Amino acid sequence: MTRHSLNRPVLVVDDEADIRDLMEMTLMKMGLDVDTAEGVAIAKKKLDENKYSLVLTDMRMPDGSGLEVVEHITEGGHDTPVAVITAFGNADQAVQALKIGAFDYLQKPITLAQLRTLVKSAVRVQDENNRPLAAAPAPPPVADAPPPRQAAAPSAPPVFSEQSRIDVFVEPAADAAAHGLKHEYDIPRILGKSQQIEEARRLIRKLAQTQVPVYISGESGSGKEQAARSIHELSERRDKPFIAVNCGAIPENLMESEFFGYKKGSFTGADQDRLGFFQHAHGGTLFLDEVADLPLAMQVKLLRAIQEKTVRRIGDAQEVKVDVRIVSATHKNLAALVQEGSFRQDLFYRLNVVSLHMPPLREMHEDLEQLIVYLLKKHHGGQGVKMTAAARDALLHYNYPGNFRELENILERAVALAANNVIDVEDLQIHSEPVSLAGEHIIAEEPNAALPGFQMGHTQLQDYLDDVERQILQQALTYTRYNRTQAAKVLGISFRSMRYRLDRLSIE
Ligand SMILES: Nc1ncnc2c1ncn2[C@@H]1O[C@H](COP(=O)(O)OP(=O)(O)OP(=O)(O)O)[C@@H](O)[C@H]1O
Repeated sequence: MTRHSLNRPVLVVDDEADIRDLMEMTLMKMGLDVDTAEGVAIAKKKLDENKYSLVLTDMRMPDGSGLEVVEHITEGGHDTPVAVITAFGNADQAVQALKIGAFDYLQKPITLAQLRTLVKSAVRVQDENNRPLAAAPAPPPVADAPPPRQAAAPSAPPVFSEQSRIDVFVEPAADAAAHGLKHEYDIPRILGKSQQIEEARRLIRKLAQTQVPVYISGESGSGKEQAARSIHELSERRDKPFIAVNCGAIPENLMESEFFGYKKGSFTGADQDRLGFFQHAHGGTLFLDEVADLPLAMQVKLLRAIQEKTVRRIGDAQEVKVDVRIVSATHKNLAALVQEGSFRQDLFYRLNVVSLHMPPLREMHEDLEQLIVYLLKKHHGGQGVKMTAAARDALLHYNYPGNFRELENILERAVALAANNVIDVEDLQIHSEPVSLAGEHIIAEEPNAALPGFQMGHTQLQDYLDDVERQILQQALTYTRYNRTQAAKVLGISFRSMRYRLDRLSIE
């Protein structure tokens, strides 16, 4: 049974229904009772009428600021711990809230791990409040408040860092059961038993029960799309469409019509009405893959559609309501792109209400062997493929910059090359340890964010460029439904050049 010393409800104050729902669900799973308020006035009224164990309040709400809620609690003599939720990068607000009596703050986007840590420190604050005065430690001076916690560092120390007695939190039974095999079957797309992948699956299950926008980060080939599909398949929207859009593959001049659709006759070539991605995804999930590649102009339009929950087709005077859950992903560092100015901050917050990280395969080392056996069986089961010890060793020591996708490709290629169905090390065509020209071993560079999968001293330039070109050509062909003339146009090359490139790279 879950034990905690928060025996009264937690009050969540936020004007956004999605966030209230997510927090309520998460806190309830921790065994806490939850009450909600959608603005400052309602929060104050509820605080006057009821007793709460903890208050979590957003800062910016249409009818006032979270600071007013903090003041109401401290000035009203309530001894309820209150924490504020601030916008990313808004350290001033956080410090101000701490000065007037908040015990901690969270930065958007909130991660579940952060929420858990915060509730644990609230238990500590309550314990301190309930101790005789003489025993209470002095509160930390506000000027020493730690820098704002970043979403990627949920384990950052809480404001009250001294070790005091905390009742132990035990995860509810459903979470513990998630480690059992039975629960693995609900997410068949995502294999692996390592702690990181278990954590990803656990979050996927939770997020599937909410409507909040989810942002999935992770390297190329680490399973971001599989995670997005799993969220959809486990959600109430499972019988409605899942529309995956590769934002990087749509030419800029076609973006608006692709996302929002058009009316017949609205421009040359619009010879019939057409629905956009939003309307196709109505009732279901719209997965914006490679969302970092959206041009700024399109980011504005997308933000508007997501906020208003309406779209207007090109050439149409009418706006149409759409009910779409947004899941987005990119292998790029979206927060860095916001800093750089190439991704809008407001859209970033809107997409990144909760983030999910898919671990790279090299961090799932304990799973590798089973995955290799599984993939060989799955794809080539009937052929009785075997592997030499050297090949097995090379596979287990390789670091897979292209993650699962690369592992699948390596195995597929190896099976094709293997003599007598025995895969040997050269059939893998990998170099498990990059070696310098002088023959010394060199340490693999961190994967380059701008050049995913490229490793200095390891990747051959021509192979890398061919791979990029192959992906672009394939995306253009998929996009134009294999019309080579149109695909050439979309890519801004001549038909001859297209044919030459397809031949050179043996693309059918
Ligand atoms: N945990 C996993 N278990 C099994 N297969 C996986 C897992 N993660 C990824 N894959 C497989 O790897 C391939 C790539 O997965 P996916 O397309 O979801 O990756 P991605 O992160 O979206 O890639 P990109 O960034 O290139 O779009 C797919 O064939 C998928 O089935």
